This record gives sequence, C-alpha cells and structure tokens, in this order.
Amino acid sequence: MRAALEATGLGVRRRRTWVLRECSLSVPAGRVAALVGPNGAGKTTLMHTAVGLLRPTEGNVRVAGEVAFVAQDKPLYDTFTVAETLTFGRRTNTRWDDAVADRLTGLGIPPRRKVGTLSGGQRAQVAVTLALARRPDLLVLDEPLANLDPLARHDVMRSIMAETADRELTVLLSSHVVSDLEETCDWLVVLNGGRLQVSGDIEELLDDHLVLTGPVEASAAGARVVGESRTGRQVSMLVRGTPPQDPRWRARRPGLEELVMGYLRSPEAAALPRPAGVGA
Ligand SMILES: Nc1ncnc2c1ncn2[C@@H]1O[C@H](COP(=O)(O)OP(=O)(O)OP(=O)(O)O)[C@@H](O)[C@H]1O
Repeated sequence: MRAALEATGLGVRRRRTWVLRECSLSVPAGRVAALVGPNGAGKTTLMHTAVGLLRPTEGNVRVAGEVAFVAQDKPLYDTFTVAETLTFGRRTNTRWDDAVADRLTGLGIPPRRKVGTLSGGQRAQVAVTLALARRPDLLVLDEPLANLDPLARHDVMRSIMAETADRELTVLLSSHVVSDLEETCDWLVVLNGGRLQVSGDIEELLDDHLVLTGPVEASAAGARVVGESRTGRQVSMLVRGTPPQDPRWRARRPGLEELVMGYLRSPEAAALPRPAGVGA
C-alpha cells in the first residue's frame, strides 16, 4: 500500500502553544480522505505542513508526487476573467490539462466574467478546477465547501469525484459538515485539540464500532467504550470492537456522523493503527 501522505511524530508549536502534537498518520494513494475536527483542532496547520507552507517544529511529513492546495479563502485574481485565469494557469504549469479546465464551461461558468463577480459556488469551482488541471498526485482542500449552498456543495464534490474516477488522485479535504463527506470520502482523519484521534478506512471503522442503547443498569464490562450519553434511565454509547455480554443492550452500526461525534466528545479516545506487536 503506497502512502500519498505520511506524517511521523508531527508537531507544530505556535508561540508557546503546541497546536499539533505527536501526529503520525498515513493516507494511502488513491483515497479521498476527510479531515474533520472542531474549530482550532489543527486541520489547517496539518494541511499547511503537508503542502510545505509551514515547517514542523518536530517530526516530519512526506508527500509522494506533486501537490496542489486550495486555501480556505480560495485566493484568485478578482480582476482576471475566468478565461484569463485559465490562461494564466496553463502558462505557469507544465502539467496543465486543458480537458479538466474545459469542464468549467460545462458547469455554465461564463469565460468572460471577472472572477470577482462570481458567486461563492462558481468561485469554488474555479479554484478547484485550477488545482485539478495541474494534475496533482495529491489535492489538499481546506474547507472547499464552506459558505456554499447544498447544491453548490454537491456540484463541487462532483467535480472532485469525476477527477478521482479518471486517474489515481489522492484527496485530503477538511470540512465541518460530515454529511457532505459521507458519499465521497473513503478515509477518515479526526483531529481534536491538536491530537490525532482517528485515521482509517471509513468502512472498516464503521464495521469496528457499535452504537449500544440500553438501561443505565446494563453492564458495559469488557467493552472498549469511546463515549456515552445519558437521557433519563437510558444510556447510549459508542463502543469499539467486541460488544459487552449484557443482553439488555441493543446494538447497531453507527453512521459516520455518530462515529465522528463519539470521538470528538471524548478527546482521550483514539482509533489509530497500532504499531506492529503492540496489544489493544
Ligand atoms: N499564525 C498563528 N499564530 C499563532 N497561533 C495560530 C496561528 N495560526 C493558527 N494558530 C492557532 O493554532 C490552532 C490551530 O489552528 P488551525 O487553523 O490549524 O485549526 P483548524 O482546525 O483549521 O480550525 P478551523 O476549523 O477554525 O479552521 C488554533 O488554536 C489557532 O488559534
């Protein structure tokens, strides 16, 4: 399994505070990885170190091949037209792919319009298309869907997915809206308070967890409990691995959002690949 992105013991200190610490993860090539976590978790910091905008204080991060990055504010030249923006991209990139760039026309974005007059969704499409047309091996997108309406979010994700279907491209994208990621992402990375909590294949993670509901008296002995919440006499908990024996539990597979929320509510819990030879 070739890694497109590999971080080892990655740490970033800003002034006196560690904003990223002991972060070791590996995203296999060809995956679409969702990077989630609350505000200030360190998502942008991780992305900036991955694309070389920020030097780690400790550890290292390695990326295989060419990287394209779309920053949160989708920086573009507002006075350029869409066509001029594409011409600029073509002239400044040796790996430029006209077929990808031409997709903007198919999306109904007028080539003669000034970039500064585009809607948020159109602007996001231009920024993502510019990055994709550079034919990167790894595409890093910092909240590409922020401030977009549901239709525009769907369209941007569709543009990205069209490209991943055509060739081996690895994508790392951050978002606060887990439901946007459910259909498109197959790898999950959860950061919380600068620490890595989860990194793994989404289907395997969902298969490895259960949501249990039952009376507060039910015994969770033997289970690895990620987190729990109580409503009156009922308790609901996210567990990893083998469920507890008590027959009073009702068990079901979690959804992606439940899995993410379970970990975010329990910053001490982690679902990470263990180093070889180390027990559970
Ligand atoms: N230039 C800076 N100087 C000092 N601290 C910074 C700087 N940039 C970010 N930080 C701090 O680093 C921490 C992580 O920030 P980061 O932007 O990586 O989080 P994030 O997960 O991307 O958050 P958000 O979801 O709000 O975009 C925050 O506490 C932030 O205040």
